[in-house]
Amino acid sequence: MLRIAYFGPEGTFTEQAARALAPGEDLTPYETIRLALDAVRDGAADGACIPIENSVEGVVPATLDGLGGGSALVAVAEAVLPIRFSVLARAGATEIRTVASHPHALAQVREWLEANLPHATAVAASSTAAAAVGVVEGTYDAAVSAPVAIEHYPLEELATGIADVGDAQTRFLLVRRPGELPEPTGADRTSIVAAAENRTGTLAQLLSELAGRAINLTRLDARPVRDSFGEYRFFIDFEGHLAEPRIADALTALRRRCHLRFLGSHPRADQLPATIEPGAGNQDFLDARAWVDAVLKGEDA
Ligand SMILES: O=C(O)C(=O)Cc1ccccc1
Repeated sequence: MLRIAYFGPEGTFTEQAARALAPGEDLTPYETIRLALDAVRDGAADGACIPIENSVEGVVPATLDGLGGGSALVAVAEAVLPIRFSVLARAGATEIRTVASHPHALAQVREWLEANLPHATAVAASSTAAAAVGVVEGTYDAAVSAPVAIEHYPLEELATGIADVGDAQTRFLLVRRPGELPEPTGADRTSIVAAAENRTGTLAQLLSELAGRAINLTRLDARPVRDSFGEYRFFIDFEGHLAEPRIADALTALRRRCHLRFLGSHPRADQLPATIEPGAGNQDFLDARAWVDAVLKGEDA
């Protein structure tokens, strides 16, 4: 059985994603994203499940920073979950003065809180389930939690099924130490971190290597390198798999221009096939290379 660390405690959305991504495996909660990732790095776990981005609130910065630094980890699978929340309180609570949750959760129910708990102060907790623990312990009056949290903590539902944006979704990754990549499926996602020099046009040059090969980006985020003000690392996701000639060709070109960290190639949860433009398919790259080889051999190409 694999040991899978996940961003806990019990009852987080990430636990549900971990159950979907690693069914039947041995799941262990960690209080922060960094601790879950480090459990994989130091060998205490074989893999970790963490949230990466939300359709309403964007990326989870702790995940980007956790994957951008430390020893390399690669994503091998992803899951996308629909996100709706429950507001949990102690039985018989009458006055709600503080409502706690993960910042991404608070951002997704801001309008609901303004309309329904206008006098409550929103407080950031490390996760939605940590907020529920805080309510049990009397630190907060209410928690914005995953609906499943009610099965783990002795609390009552003040409301359920709430979300300011109806079809909000969060994408989660299963990461592990670098090893054999999952097989390409034709509907894959590759993730890299590019650290380029702060010179005019560097980012445009990096992106043009992808655009020039008709590789469709699925996400682009910049995060500060942290120890040098004004310098950034670029987290780039795009369609395709490193085992494909067109993607390997692009990464070879990028590697000449900047420092790269590979964060994995894995099947997309939505199974959307990669966009392939005329002349930019894998066979086109293979044929072009074969033509060069033939010319080198002096053949009539
Ligand atoms: O705190 C949690 O339950 C998480 O798994 C992170 C999160 C927070 C808000 C929406 C989706 C995931």
